[in-house]
Amino acid sequence: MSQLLPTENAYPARAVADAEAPLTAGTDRYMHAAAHALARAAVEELRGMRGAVPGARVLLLVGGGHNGGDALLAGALLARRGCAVTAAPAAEISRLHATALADACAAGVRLAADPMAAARAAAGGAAGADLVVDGLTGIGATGPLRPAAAALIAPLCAAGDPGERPFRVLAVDLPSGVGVDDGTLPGPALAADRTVTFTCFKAAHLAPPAAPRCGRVDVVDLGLPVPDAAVLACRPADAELGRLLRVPGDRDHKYTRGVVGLWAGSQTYPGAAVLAASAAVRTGAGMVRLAAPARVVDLVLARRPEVVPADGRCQALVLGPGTDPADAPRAAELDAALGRVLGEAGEPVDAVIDAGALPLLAARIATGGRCMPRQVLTPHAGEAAALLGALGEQTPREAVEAAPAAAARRLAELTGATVLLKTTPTLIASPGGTLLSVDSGPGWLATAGSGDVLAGIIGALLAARRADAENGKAVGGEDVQAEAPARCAALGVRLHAVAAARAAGLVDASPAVTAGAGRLFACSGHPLAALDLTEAIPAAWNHLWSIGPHRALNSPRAGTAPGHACRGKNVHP
Ligand SMILES: NC(=O)C1=CN([C@@H]2O[C@H](COP(=O)(O)OP(=O)(O)OC[C@H]3O[C@@H](n4cnc5c(N)ncnc54)[C@H](O)[C@@H]3O)[C@@H](O)[C@H]2O)[C@@H](O)CC1
Ligand SMILES: [K+]
Repeated sequence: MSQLLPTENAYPARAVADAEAPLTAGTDRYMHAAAHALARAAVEELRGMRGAVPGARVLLLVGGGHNGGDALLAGALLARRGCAVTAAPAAEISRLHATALADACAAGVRLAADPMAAARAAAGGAAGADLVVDGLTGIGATGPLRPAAAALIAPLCAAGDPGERPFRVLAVDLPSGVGVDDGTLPGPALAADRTVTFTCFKAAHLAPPAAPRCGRVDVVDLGLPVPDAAVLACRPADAELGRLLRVPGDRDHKYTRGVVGLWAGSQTYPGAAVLAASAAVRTGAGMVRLAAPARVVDLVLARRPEVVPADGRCQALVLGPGTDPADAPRAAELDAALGRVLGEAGEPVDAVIDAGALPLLAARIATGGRCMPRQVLTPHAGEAAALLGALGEQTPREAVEAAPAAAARRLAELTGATVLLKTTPTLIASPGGTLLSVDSGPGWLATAGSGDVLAGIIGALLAARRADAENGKAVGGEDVQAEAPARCAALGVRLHAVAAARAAGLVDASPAVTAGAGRLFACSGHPLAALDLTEAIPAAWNHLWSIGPHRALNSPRAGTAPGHACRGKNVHP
């Protein structure tokens, strides 16, 4: 029987096909199981959008492989439930999966004589489709969609993005036309509201720009083996990331919880330091130190009196939020701090290297400096392009946006650092490590200052990790430790994302609210300010900490977020 799998790893399409071939050869059993899972998802979507399933209009986009076979068999199941199902083939009828086609026709699926007309009609308003099932290509695809398939999706793409168009799209395995193993978009692809995939993720589900075009992704177990192959990307589960959070015990003090040294803010961007400092405090740092111009220090202290504006022992530094490259004396100080981070005069230091510190880092790498994985770079696509260019690999911003997984991996190789590339979802690459894909939260996060908050969060997590290592509390062997900064960065992204969902009012809202005439609309949330995010971090902390069931066993105070005043209650940093 089919079930949802817990696997979070993406494997290469070839490896998936090779692993399943011995079982799928000569039988349609697994295609039928796939079709059942698809039909279940289709029914949920139809119920969600129109209430009833009988009478719904469904268009199947059908390619010549097994992906098309899945779509035809799912269409047969929907036709038997009273849907009006039309199949629009992108290949000669003789090349469609024969038994699936026979089953579909027997169930009452209508084969469109003019597939283009069927696609245009489906896209067009009142008499259009309620649901489109995209079964053009799956893991057997190579290159951009061929002309016949591309032409079929053109009118449907023109109807708008998910949420804007009058129909929903259910992708079989993945949206046809995406780069299966790298998440690129070599040509047009029809963005899905939901994707039902089989056995495991493929890279396209995790890497942008394809990943956000998959919509909700269900990974369904058909009883086929997960490949024994190198992992292309991984989406760490929140419960797993939450294990990295630690509740302070009776013997903890500020240095065992981690001290963050913040180099942030300038006359031009003073508020960045307030945001990063507030975020580090709220994430549970034992202490936050600040090195900044006097005006910035005053602003921060007015908001966060616990911040210490003096140099001293730190377990992690955050360099660059809101610093001003035009302020030469300050840039020179920041550069000296960067030298300290890279280990020029002693042990290298854990650090977040953000915004204004990134160009300084490029100059240091170009002259022989090298980072370690314990240093986390946090570029957006433009900063990543500039970094790559400064390191001798001219890469326009558009090229980074078109292939961000490759850009993140390359930057990690060139710098030696962990690289957090701000995409949707966020990608985190570390030298020799698995590429992580992390849900980066609602679009409301696209607001000034949210990156400063993220830098502060990750700085506090790195400092806590270093403090734990100093105190012999690091979990796992060398291999785990090598990828630990990447996991810290991933946890930081999730804290940021969950805090954003709360600050935007998305958490306690049901996924959909009823509005007029029985039609359902998604809950949209509302605007947030970056400072709201910092206030929502404790609740996000508590959420991520408490979803791991192991907590009840491991924690000195089960059910309690970091705090000290109020034992036995849920208290937050
Ligand atoms: N083999 C099986 O029993 C199972 C297969 N499964 C399904 O089968 C799919 C893989 O099936 P296949 O290996 O037949 O491959 P696909 O169906 O993914 O693709 C192959 C077909 O697409 C055409 N094609 C390739 N590249 C194209 C392009 N760029 N533009 C347009 N057409 C293109 C090929 O000519 C061929 O007709 C999976 O994605 C999954 O949906 C599932 O049903 C599970 C069981
Ligand atoms: K597909």
